[in-house]
Amino acid sequence: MTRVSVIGCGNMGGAFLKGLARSGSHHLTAIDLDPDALERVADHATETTDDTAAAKASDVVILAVKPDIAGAVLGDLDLSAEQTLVTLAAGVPRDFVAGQTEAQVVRIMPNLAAETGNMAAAATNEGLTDEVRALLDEVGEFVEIDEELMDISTAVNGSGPAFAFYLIDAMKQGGIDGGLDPEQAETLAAQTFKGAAETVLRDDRSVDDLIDAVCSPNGTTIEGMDVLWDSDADEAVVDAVAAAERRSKELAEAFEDGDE
Ligand SMILES: NC(=O)C1=CN([C@@H]2O[C@H](COP(=O)(O)OP(=O)(O)OC[C@H]3O[C@@H](n4cnc5c(N)ncnc54)[C@H](OP(=O)(O)O)[C@@H]3O)[C@@H](O)[C@H]2O)C=CC1
Ligand SMILES: O=C(O)[C@@H]1CCC=N1
Repeated sequence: MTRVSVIGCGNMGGAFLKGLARSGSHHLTAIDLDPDALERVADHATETTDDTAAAKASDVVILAVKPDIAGAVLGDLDLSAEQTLVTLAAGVPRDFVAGQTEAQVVRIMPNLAAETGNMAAAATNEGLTDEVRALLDEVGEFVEIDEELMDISTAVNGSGPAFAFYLIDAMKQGGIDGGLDPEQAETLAAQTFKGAAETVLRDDRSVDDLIDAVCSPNGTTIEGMDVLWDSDADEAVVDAVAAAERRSKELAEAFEDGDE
């Protein structure tokens, strides 16, 4: 059993709590100033409180507040060297956090799929403990990276779910336009993305080979692929990733300038 506190139980903190609660094997303390946020995670936590000091009793503290208030919350935290602080705020440098606490600090970039055990995350080599590795393993997959790659990870796997939701919605709309009921179109589109992702993760073939496997000779898929290959759809996705990466770097610059 690991004693885990989550400070900030909104979208990301809540997803972590729900994911970690699935095993039923941890002591989970949900900390938030907003009673409604605590209410939303109450069924997934061992205890809920608005008292940040409760984090003192945990092995691992997950700081899941917005980047612009991370500094203020850290100022009120009095953690010890035996504890590990996991920071997941976009653009907030690990050193900035480590400079304000006695705890060991690891920076990660998770995503909302922690809730269902399907998170894709990156964690800095620095500060990563086996205890935190085990927690990340429980809620999905993670890679260990140098911190300089955190901005691109933020774009690919942190912001990535939003980009994937957008693409699923476009596929769903195509189904609706063809006459499918919206609910059925959503099921078919979302399950198709889920299945395709699973195939990419488990199959040794390249993405090009997998596309080939779907394209029957003189069949339907190649007609659709020709439309995609002739479009700028791939460039738009690459541009979206680059824009999110750029914003992550901008957020980090504010900390380097000492603005936060
Ligand atoms: N959303 C996502 O998909 C991802 C987010 N992140 C990172 O996670 C962090 C949180 O983002 P997100 O979950 O979207 O934000 P949310 O606004 O959904 O959640 C933040 C929560 O923290 C609460 N809070 C504010 N001040 C305090 C405080 N002093 N003590 C305790 N709780 C407080 C907020 O309450 P109130 O609303 O009343 O202010 C809110 O409930 C960010 O740093 C973001 O970069 C990382 C990866 C993915
Ligand atoms: O949009 C954001 O800033 C956060 C970080 C990654 C996902 N959500």
